[in-house]
Amino acid sequence: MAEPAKTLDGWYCYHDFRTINWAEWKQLSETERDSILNEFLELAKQWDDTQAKFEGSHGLYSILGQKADLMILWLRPTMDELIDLENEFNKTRLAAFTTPTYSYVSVVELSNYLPSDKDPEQDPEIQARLKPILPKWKYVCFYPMDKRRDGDDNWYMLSMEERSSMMRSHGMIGRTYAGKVRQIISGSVGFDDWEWGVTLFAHDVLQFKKLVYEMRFDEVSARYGDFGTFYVGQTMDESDIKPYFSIAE
Ligand code: VOV
Repeated sequence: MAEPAKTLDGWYCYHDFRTINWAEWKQLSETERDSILNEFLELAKQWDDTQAKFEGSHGLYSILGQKADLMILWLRPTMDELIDLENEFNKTRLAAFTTPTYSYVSVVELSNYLPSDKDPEQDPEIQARLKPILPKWKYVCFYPMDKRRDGDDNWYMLSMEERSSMMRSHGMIGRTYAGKVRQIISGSVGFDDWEWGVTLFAHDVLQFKKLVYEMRFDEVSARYGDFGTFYVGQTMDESDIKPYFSIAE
């Protein structure tokens, strides 16, 4: 049997995708809409407090295309907190004007493919990668992926050495995007339908296409990568919420 990689697991992640029922939302008076948004912003303030204490992180994103209008991404030290957050959000009046379209459950993951002599518990850089405060970079991209298990192209039958060598090449391509694309890789074996969630952040949206395209030619993606649905959108601040939901009378 090939040796499994050892993983370091950080904060649990919940990606929640919704469309907005604009027709129903438009039926409300401006006062009702304002009151519903204030209730939501009160809840978001609690999430801000959690983030200020480094006990989690969250982001709100406006997604382009018909697959979703909004993505809420929550990160917490336990899955239990994510269950509570989902439940709490579903009980808001705003949630009643949304339809869930997709979701993803995972946990931030680092693996031991690249050698390191650091103690992960003590190293601030490793800790910051396992418990990331989501960057306020302008664009977000999310997709789930698998490593292929198909005949001769079976990632899980390769030796640790073969996999490490491919991951080194993967890391080298990734590093050329430093400052342009930030990645959060979250493992989801046993949690969701794919093996990893890939969440990317960029200042320039075109860098997602350039990075993902370049990686397609790298063996670990070319031969062993299988990909799910792609979502792309813009990072929202809480101050963007009211303009986003406002209806011209
Ligand atoms: C934005 C840049 C970037 C950089 C620097 C980077 C580097 C690295 C390193 C050094 C490592 C290994 C050690 C670790 O840290 O775990 C990884 C690990 C991983 N990656 Fe990566 N990756 C990037 C980006 C990046 C992208 C864009 C993708 C999607 C692939 C594509 O074709 O669309 C990806 C996937 C992954 C996955 C699924 C894993 C886990 C694989 C496993 O089998 O365990 N990744 N990745």
